Amino acid sequence: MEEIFDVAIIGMGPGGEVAADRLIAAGKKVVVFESELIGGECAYWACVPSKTILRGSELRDEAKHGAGVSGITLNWQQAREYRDYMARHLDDSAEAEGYLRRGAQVVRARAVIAGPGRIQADGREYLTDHIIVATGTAPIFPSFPGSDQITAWGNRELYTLAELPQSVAIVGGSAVALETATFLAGFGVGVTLLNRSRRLLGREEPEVAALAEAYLRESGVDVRMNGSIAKGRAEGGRSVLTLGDGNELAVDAVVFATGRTPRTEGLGISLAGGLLDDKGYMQVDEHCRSSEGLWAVGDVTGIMPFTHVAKYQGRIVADCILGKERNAGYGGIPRVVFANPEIAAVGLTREQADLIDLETEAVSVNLPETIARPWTYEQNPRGDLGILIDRRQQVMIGAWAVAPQASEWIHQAALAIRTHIPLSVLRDQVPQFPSYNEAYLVALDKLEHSG
Ligand SMILES: Cc1cc2nc3c(=O)[nH]c(=O)nc-3n(C[C@H](O)[C@H](O)[C@H](O)COP(=O)(O)OP(=O)(O)OC[C@H]3O[C@@H](n4cnc5c(N)ncnc54)[C@H](O)[C@@H]3O)c2cc1C
Ligand SMILES: NC(=O)c1ccc[n+]([C@@H]2O[C@H](COP(=O)([O-])OP(=O)(O)OC[C@H]3O[C@@H](n4cnc5c(N)ncnc54)[C@H](O)[C@@H]3O)[C@@H](O)[C@H]2O)c1
Repeated sequence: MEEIFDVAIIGMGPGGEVAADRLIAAGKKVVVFESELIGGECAYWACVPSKTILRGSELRDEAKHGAGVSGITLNWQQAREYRDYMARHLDDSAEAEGYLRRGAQVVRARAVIAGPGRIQADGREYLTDHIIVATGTAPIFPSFPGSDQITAWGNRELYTLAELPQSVAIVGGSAVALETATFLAGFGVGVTLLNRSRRLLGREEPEVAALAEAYLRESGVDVRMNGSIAKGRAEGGRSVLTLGDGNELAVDAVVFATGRTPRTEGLGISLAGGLLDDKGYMQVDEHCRSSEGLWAVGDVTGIMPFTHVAKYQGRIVADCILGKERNAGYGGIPRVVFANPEIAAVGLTREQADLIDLETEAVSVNLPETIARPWTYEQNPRGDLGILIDRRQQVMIGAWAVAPQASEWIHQAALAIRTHIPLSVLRDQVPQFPSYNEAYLVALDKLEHSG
């Protein structure tokens, strides 16, 4: 008789892995399909290598700001070796063995859906009660005259670099562009950032964009707003871009940080009753269910494309399949760009709040002017915090911080927003002295229209 699995997971990035781990631990019979490496984009070519390689220049800059510290230098070869170690030298055999040891079946092939509960891969058909799609996204490389002649890098080329270029153009103005610029400029590469609009980080508050731009410029990045590429060509081993304003820019490589597209083409989603939107993202309900027995987690859903969200959705789906029905909620989830200093945000922006007619008040505080921690932390202290409140409900609905360690202390706002902690309770907190967290009290005190 044909073997029937409880759950089949297509794509083993962070979303697929978390779902698999939970389902296997609960005793389910699981088959996983991975066409490249178990661990997905995040582990090998995105979050892990990018954050690892940023740490050195962050430390060096902290040292520049730290009193009585000097002489920190970066060593590309050692940094690269540690990056490669952290990216497992692009070897996932230990991960595959781990799943096999725990009783899952591992199929190293591209899978396609052939119908409800039916998957084809590696010339075989697999039957299953549930299918979880976790196939992630691929980078978008814009096309323009001569785009096929230039040296074009996406995140994979970038985060497996053996040798550093002397100069690059980075196209884009969001997370990948800013982190890449921070990394490369930190290692002394000449970076020109071409942002097609008038500001960076178009989804965040304008103050955040302005601070991000100022810090990037300070680190030596040539930031060009309204920067577009008219055409490109190869010349003497370099890539020459003709920009929209007519100027030419010659660089060793062009990094495209221009967004991503879901890996759903030809996947057979509709054959299992699933729907895709006009960009190819899978449509899911609040349980991350696409249709009966068909689920989706992670970037392929197009909902907050971050690893922590992919992992969260993996937990939601696994629990739903295990009979503990859970709804996914997306309030109070942090968004961090690991630039220098870190750029963190959570909840709504003023623009988003206005769209849903909330009565809001926003305040921002400069940290060195108001609390002690920036001064004990560094000699030339930096940092800003902004919060947004709902005046009627008297709760925080948005926050941002551009400051050292903001990725850590934004979680205080994340919890407040996610759980609707009343402002009166937030005001009654007693944060550690001296810590960046004290800034929240200062910001709350600055509000005019709250009790
Ligand atoms: C440069 C960069 C840096 C980033 N840094 C961060 C960060 O610091 N923090 C953060 O939260 N997010 C970060 N992200 C985003 C993060 O990488 C994604 O949100 C995350 O990887 C999504 O996980 P996922 O499981 O949905 O998909 P993925 O990690 O993309 O994994 C999908 C997997 O599915 C496999 N697959 C696809 N199709 C098939 C098929 N038909 N059959 C079998 N297997 C298939 C793929 O091979 C892949 O392994 C970064 C992204 C980039 C590009
Ligand atoms: N720290 C993190 O959590 C982190 C870090 C890096 C990436 N990510 C995620 O990875 C994904 C990819 O990031 P990203 O920054 O590439 O994508 P994005 O979609 O966030 O931003 C794309 C950028 O490219 C620009 N752009 C798009 N098409 C263009 C074109 N044809 N010409 C010029 N500019 C163009 C856009 O204006 C925007 O600034 C996102 O989902 C992001 O959230 C997360």
